[in-house]
Amino acid sequence: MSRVIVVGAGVVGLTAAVRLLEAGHRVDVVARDLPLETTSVVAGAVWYPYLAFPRARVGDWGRTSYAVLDALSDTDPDAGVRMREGTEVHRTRIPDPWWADGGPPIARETALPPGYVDGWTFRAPVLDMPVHLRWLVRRVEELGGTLTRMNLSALPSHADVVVNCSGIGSRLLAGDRTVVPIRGQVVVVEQIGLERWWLDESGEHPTYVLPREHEIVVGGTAVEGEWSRTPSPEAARDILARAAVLVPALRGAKVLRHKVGLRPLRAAVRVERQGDVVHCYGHGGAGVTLAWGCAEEVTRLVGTA
Ligand SMILES: Cc1cc2nc3c(=O)[nH]c(=O)nc-3n(C[C@H](O)[C@H](O)[C@H](O)COP(=O)(O)OP(=O)(O)OC[C@H]3O[C@@H](n4cnc5c(N)ncnc54)[C@H](O)[C@@H]3O)c2cc1C
Repeated sequence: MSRVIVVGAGVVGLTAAVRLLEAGHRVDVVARDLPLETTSVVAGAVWYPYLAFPRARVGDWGRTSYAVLDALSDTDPDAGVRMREGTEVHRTRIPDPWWADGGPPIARETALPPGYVDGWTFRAPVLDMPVHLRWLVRRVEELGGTLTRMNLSALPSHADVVVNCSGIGSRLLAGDRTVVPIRGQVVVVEQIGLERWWLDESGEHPTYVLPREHEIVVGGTAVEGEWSRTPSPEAARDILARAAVLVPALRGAKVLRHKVGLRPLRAAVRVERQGDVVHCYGHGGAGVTLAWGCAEEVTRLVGTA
């Protein structure tokens, strides 16, 4: 078994750490931002393969993650995962989504909000990310791993294998300028008795309403190349107006907070071994959707040490 250093404490790094520990490796996680300071904590977060490529691998990783999250929702109430039915809506008629083949069963929806003519309903894991990330940290520690804050200027060299899960930080740590930020803003509002999720990803910006137990995440925006993590009041107003078309009852819901994250987009998610480094970054808008599938692939790649 190897001594592994995982760089990055977002959903991708922590999930990889859990699987590596379960496989018997010694694992230390190091990260500049601790889990509740990462992009991952900003995610809505619904299982949905949005802005991640290529489709064949994303489809495989997504199916694996769906199965793990579905099981977790049954077996571990502390994991912050709940299976919820919801609807993706469209303003034009369109064929089944590419991920439907082998993915969760979808049903065409006829009860649509005004302005929409097509849509499909399916069950998906919805995660409360602060809860889920805290649960992942507990799993890492229970399994004997560690988590330490460390701001690196290069990947470490004192381990058998280094697993690079640094998201947008891979521009520096992997010298990879092809990973770019897609800025996303959300508004978190009070829970108003909503059980179903809604998603419209067909516009210039995605619009989504994702219920958690005690609050609702309302999104969103997608702006390529924008680095600012400061929430914009105009964007927040626009998000709430778009979301109220999907769920009119959101009008007047109390706003609890505003959040911004930088999705790490790459032409292809990089899960690849290069010498003693296994890279796992570039998950775009689907890191939560892909984390368990990628963690299993990372574990296979480390296992070949
Ligand atoms: C608004 C918004 C909504 C989203 N909604 C969803 C959704 O519904 N479903 C979904 O699947 N995905 C969603 N996403 C996408 C998802 O959040 C990302 O794909 C995911 O968080 C990427 O995870 P990560 O662990 O790779 O990166 P991050 O969470 O960014 O973690 C990277 C880690 O690397 C560390 N690091 C970076 N550089 C260094 C360095 N130099 N030294 C040490 N450590 C370093 C960081 O400190 C951090 O700990 C959303 C994203 C946003 C912004």
